[in-house]
Amino acid sequence: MKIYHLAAECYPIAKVGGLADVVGALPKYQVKAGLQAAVALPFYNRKFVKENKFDVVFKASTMFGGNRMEFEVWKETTDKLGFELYLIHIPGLLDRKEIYSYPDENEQFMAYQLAFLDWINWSQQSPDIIHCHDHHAGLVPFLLQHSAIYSRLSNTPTVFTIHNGQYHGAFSWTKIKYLPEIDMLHAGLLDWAGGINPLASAVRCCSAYTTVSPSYMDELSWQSNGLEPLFQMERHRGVGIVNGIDTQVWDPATDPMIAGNFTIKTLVKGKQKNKEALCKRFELDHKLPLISFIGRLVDDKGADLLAEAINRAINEHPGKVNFLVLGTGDPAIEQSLIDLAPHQPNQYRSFIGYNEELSHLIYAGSDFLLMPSRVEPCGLNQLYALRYGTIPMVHRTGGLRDTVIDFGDEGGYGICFDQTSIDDICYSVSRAVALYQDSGHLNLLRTHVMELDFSWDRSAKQYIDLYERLINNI
Ligand SMILES: Nc1ncnc2c1ncn2[C@@H]1O[C@H](COP(=O)(O)OP(=O)(O)O[C@H]2O[C@H](CO)[C@@H](O)[C@H](O)[C@H]2O)[C@@H](O)[C@H]1O
Repeated sequence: MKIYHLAAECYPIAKVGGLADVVGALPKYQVKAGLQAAVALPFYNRKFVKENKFDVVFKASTMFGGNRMEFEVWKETTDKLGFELYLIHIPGLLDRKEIYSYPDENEQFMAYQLAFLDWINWSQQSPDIIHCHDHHAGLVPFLLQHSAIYSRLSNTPTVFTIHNGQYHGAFSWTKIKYLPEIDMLHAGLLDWAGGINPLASAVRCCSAYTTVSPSYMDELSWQSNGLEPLFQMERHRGVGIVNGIDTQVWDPATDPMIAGNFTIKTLVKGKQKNKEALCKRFELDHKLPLISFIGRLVDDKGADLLAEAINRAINEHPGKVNFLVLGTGDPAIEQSLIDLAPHQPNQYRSFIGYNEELSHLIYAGSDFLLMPSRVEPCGLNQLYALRYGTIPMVHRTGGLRDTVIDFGDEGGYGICFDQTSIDDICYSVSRAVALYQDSGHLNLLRTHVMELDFSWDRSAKQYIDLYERLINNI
């Protein structure tokens, strides 16, 4: 079975957040399961591309907005990723460093999708499934069905996975000129609220859509940035599949980015070693419980509450708990976290920026990982935390609800709360501080969480079952 995954991010080539982790891992596990899974990514002028070898496997030009657009498809030659990687290189549009935030972002992702489809079409390939991730690849299902130039491929089943339903990639109808000729009778399938909405179009036109957890599938019907009626209508066609994690990249026993490797058997000593290294780096007292936050500093992650909640929690527990924040995002939130430092000079540190290596050390060296997200389609941080024996403290929402059970409940192992509020965060901090005093209980929970299996094996199988149902039309 031949699958193409289309997405804006893929680890380790280009990562901003969790989308990259999924697109860099799922195909690897699909290949392990016997599928021919490949990723076709926009070209980014980044470290991975500079340091690895590529062959140009296809070269052509196509019309784009009234001009001729040259493009190339580059294939990575060493197969070191565990799946085939193709990059869509378009001089002037897809040859830059950053992944997002250019003013012509809509044109960039439209060009990416068109060049991909032209390549597949003109090179006479017939993939069994085209799997599109998020709105950056959301026009593909529509184009396959309603643009005559792709009629050869119109029966190809498409899967659309929603990693974040808050972002739709919508743009004005004036940009229709960038798309090839389409069947205008069906143009309404592109529209939502008077604009072209790639996310809405994908949900309507794909063969099946998925979310990255079952709870998030339900939540989209009442919380999807204006698409609620669409999700209520299309709910029966959706499937929620919880993300897995790449247990090769995220393995405390072999991880080269942490201060000391450890297994379940050596977890007490191993975590201590990482905690000491982490606390030394940030000049924090390693004897106190360490609660960390890692993530994009945006309201959806509850990051706007962090500074105030941390300030209050430290005032409630003077000399009893430390906090560490790693993140980048909204400048106002970044500033609030920088401004907190002089008020809490002993028990709080932050690192404003993106640092993959540091994130691994934080998962390994922290006692608790705080995730007060308002919206969390799946969440990977809590799964990485569990793998490294760190207790997650999570708001019961989306995938956090599906993957973390409160330690007060049967079989539980995390700290859960019901609202993204300062009160709930501070109450959870009090529970964490109390749990830390009971080292016997804490170590039992740490052992339990390290035994949990959130690897991709199970979830990759669910995707394969879905592909098979679509291919066999059942
Ligand atoms: N400053 C920083 N430095 C280093 N590493 C950092 C970092 N900020 C974030 N990261 C890393 O980025 C990833 C974040 O993944 P998440 O799944 O939590 O969130 P994201 O919202 O990006 O993804 C969306 O897609 C994923 C995948 O489907 C869903 O799990 C999620 O709920 C959804 O919002 C983790 O690997 C984390 O360690």
